Amino acid sequence: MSLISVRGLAVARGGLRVIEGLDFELGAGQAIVLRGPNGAGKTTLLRCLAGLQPAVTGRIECQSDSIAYAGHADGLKPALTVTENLEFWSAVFGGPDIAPALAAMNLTDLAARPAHALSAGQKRRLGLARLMVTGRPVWLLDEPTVSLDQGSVALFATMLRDHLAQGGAALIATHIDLGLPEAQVLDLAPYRARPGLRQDRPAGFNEAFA
Ligand SMILES: Nc1ncnc2c1ncn2[C@@H]1O[C@H](COP(=O)(O)OP(=O)(O)OP(=O)(O)O)[C@@H](O)[C@H]1O
Repeated sequence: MSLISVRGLAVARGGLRVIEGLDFELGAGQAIVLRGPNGAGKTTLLRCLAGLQPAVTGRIECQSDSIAYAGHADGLKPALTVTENLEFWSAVFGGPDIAPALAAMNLTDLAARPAHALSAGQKRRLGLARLMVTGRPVWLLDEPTVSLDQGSVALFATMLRDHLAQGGAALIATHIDLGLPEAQVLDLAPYRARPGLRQDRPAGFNEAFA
């Protein structure tokens, strides 16, 4: 079953097309790793799929409320503790138990610590644990392992594998090897926009959503 279907997609940033002619499907139980050098458009593509900016052209089909997006920012409330952050998101997403998320990213011992007092890697672990309490099947992940040590990358890979085993899916922009041999690779190089193409939307349109 396809959870996201993308056809003829073009996306732009700062008024310039970065990717065009992109087609792919992401199915239940599937992970796709986005590859491409700096500036290839991985973040721009994820932002577009997450609904943070419009496509220039093309079709994106997915179920409503099926996507959870984890971008470069951890999206934490600094004054709230680890537990309170997850409870906040749990309340937003219908109240799932936060204990599995705490355990998955090894946060149980840090449960009472305010988010502002966490290290960068601990903040990132909390940001990723948040995905579990969304209950959403499609995870769009932009450089999810930044600041994580090797052990935490392995924890994250296990969390991801469990998500896939439960029928979830993930599209992941990363420059590192996540240790997920089952993940497919989508290289964005062939979809790099040719320079000088006319924009279908005014330049800068998308930056209202930055
Ligand atoms: N806020 C912005 N305003 C204008 N242009 C931007 C903005 N952010 C990124 N860009 C440009 O858009 C293009 C695509 O950037 P994007 O961040 O999507 O690439 P990326 O593949 O995620 O790169 P990286 O691997 O460095 O994270 C780049 O040429 C970049 O310079």
